[in-house]
Amino acid sequence: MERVNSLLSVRDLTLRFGGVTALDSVSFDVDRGELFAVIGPNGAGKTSIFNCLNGVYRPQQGSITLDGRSLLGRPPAAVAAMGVARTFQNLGLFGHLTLVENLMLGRHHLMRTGFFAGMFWWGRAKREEITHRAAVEEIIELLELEPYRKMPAGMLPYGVAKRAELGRALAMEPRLLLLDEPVAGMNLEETEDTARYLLEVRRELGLAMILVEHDMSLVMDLADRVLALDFGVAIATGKPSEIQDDPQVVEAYLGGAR
Ligand SMILES: Nc1ncnc2c1ncn2[C@@H]1O[C@H](COP(=O)(O)OP(=O)(O)OP(=O)(O)O)[C@@H](O)[C@H]1O
Repeated sequence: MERVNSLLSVRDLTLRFGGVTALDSVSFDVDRGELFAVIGPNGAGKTSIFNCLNGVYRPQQGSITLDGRSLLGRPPAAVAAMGVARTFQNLGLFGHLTLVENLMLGRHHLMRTGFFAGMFWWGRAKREEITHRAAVEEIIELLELEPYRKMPAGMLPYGVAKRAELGRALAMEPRLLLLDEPVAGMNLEETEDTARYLLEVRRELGLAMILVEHDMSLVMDLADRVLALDFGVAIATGKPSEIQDDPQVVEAYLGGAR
């Protein structure tokens, strides 16, 4: 059934690698401002969904639309320019650049004046730079990254670097943010901090987010709705409380543990 407030619509998505069906006719919607989680045991197809959404993989069948416009067949840079940003399990920051510079790079596709044009249109480039700096500073404030502004990203403590990575994705001003295991490798305190920042981002920016995460308590705390996958098949979609007690979901996880 079509959802009234749907931003992303995925229908019958099927992705195969040789004999392996990584995604088997998966359908779901993500609403505007919604925090949507994708869960499932190892190899269930979570990363494959992200890779289809951002143009890295080309599914054999199905459709993906963002606000009615198809994302299929577009290269990752074009999908990003349409407003889909992604954070990575392994950090995607440039280690030798400062945090501010990394965030400025996140805005690159929004900049109209290139380097050489900037030499001739100095005034315009300067004004543009000021606008972009202001946007980056707002993100730094939102994520409480002020103390680290000038630090090379490679020197940031792990939890802070993950937050900076979130900041880089936000700097793109996305309409949909894909979060790939945002608390992987974090201790309890860092995990709780991340949850707080994600809720803050949603509250302040009203951004739609898809979260792929193994930490089930985080998913249950944060997500509005959850999609559970098993062997590439969508076995359940619903509120966290509904998913938690779903017999197929319980079996998928216990089956994996056995
Ligand atoms: N590039 C690829 N080539 C071949 N098979 C792949 C490729 N990417 C994924 N697969 C297969 O597709 C299936 C789904 O993998 P995927 O990485 O999407 O699962 P996942 O749920 O993200 O797993 P994990 O939780 O371990 O990260 C697996 O069987 C995997 O081996």
